[in-house]
Amino acid sequence: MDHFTYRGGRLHAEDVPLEEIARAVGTPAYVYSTATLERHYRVFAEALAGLPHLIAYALKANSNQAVIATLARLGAGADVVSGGELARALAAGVAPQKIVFSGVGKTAEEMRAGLAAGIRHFNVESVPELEALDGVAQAMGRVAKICFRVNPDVDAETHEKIATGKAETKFGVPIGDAPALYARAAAMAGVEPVGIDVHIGSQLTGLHPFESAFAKVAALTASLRAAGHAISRLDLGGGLGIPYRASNAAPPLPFDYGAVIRRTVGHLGCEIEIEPGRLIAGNAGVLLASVIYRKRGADRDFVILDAAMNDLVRPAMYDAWHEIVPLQEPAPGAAIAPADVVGPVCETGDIFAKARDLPPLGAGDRVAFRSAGAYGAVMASEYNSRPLVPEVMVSGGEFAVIRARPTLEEMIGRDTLPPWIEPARA
Ligand SMILES: Cc1ncc(COP(=O)(O)O)c(C=O)c1O
Ligand SMILES: N[C@@H](CCCC[NH3+])C(=O)O
Repeated sequence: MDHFTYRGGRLHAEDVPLEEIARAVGTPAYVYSTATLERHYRVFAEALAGLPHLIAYALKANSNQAVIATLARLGAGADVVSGGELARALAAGVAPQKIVFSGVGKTAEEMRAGLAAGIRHFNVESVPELEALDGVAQAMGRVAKICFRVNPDVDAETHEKIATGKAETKFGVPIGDAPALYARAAAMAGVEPVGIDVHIGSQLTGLHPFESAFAKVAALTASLRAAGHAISRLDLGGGLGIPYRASNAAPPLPFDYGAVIRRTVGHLGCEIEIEPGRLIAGNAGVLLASVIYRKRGADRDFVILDAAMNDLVRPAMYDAWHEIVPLQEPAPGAAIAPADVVGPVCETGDIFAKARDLPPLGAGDRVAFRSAGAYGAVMASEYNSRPLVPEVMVSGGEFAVIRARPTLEEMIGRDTLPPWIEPARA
């Protein structure tokens, strides 16, 4: 459920007509709903109610300070994968003891930053990383709490570019190696194994891969405890999918996901941590765009937008589907015809939708891409020297710009000429 609905023929974010925002900040622009963000956080909290748990929001999905701060106020922790995300989480007011640090390539500097902040634990993904963390922690006179991220060799049944739980991916340590790794870590002075971490992929639309992975984690918990390790935390990662396409079957709900957690690992007396990103932020955001031209093609029309793959890369990168809806509700019975929706970037792949059935859209009309709150703005670039898209947050009847569009001067001004180049004077 989200808070983007038609009222009086106009698409609103909560109580604000999106047309009003488009006029105020221009397009393209991302718009987020506070109510949807809050609702999604609460739905997870309800799904895990009664179990000791932490919802560590995966910042990678949307790391705008206003988004993180909205969730932090509700008690969310954070799953971070870089020193940058760590700094963002801390700056937004996430308590350090609610921050977990994931990722296959943490640098010594990032480890130091995490230890200095006093984060909850590191999810360790390899022996070289274990050794590096042990060394860094000892040099600082600290002990780093760790979970090993185990790779359970489970097929998440999602897009291959976002599946992480199969043995051939770069993620985690093979689950079979875990007993030896925990023994090794237990003998180190700079690290203390406290739990197990698993994350098998993103945009999962079925529960059984979670069930298989969590069952393996439960079995591993038992065997590690039998070997004398105090396993008190289970970090089950993120990955629950969202309904991108209205016509597809809806993915499972957090409540049912919570039931899988209870069934598989709920009896172990561990603190349960989850790292949802997409389900919290995805349907809490839209990308607004305007039609620049409508152009006749050989087979069908092209609707050329002012948004492009640099602003929302998911369709180009994963062939992802985003619903594209006009800000002005089409009249009942409006002619629907297929068109290709594209951006202005000089790449054939700069295409948002092929042969999409759409109401008539001409120059100046505005549209919204639904479900663009996660992996949207965070994956944007300035390719073709297109300034990063502004971001706006709505709460009730108010809206605020939470990241302004840089001016062209600001964009160009970030580069500097080396001393051996005299600026050419035209
Ligand atoms: C370690 C880790 N945790 C959490 C997430 C968040 O996943 P999602 O946005 O699918 O919930 C990801 C991304 O897949 C991840 O790699
Ligand atoms: N960026 C991906 C998700 C990656 C998940 C990160 N571990 C997407 O848009 O679907």
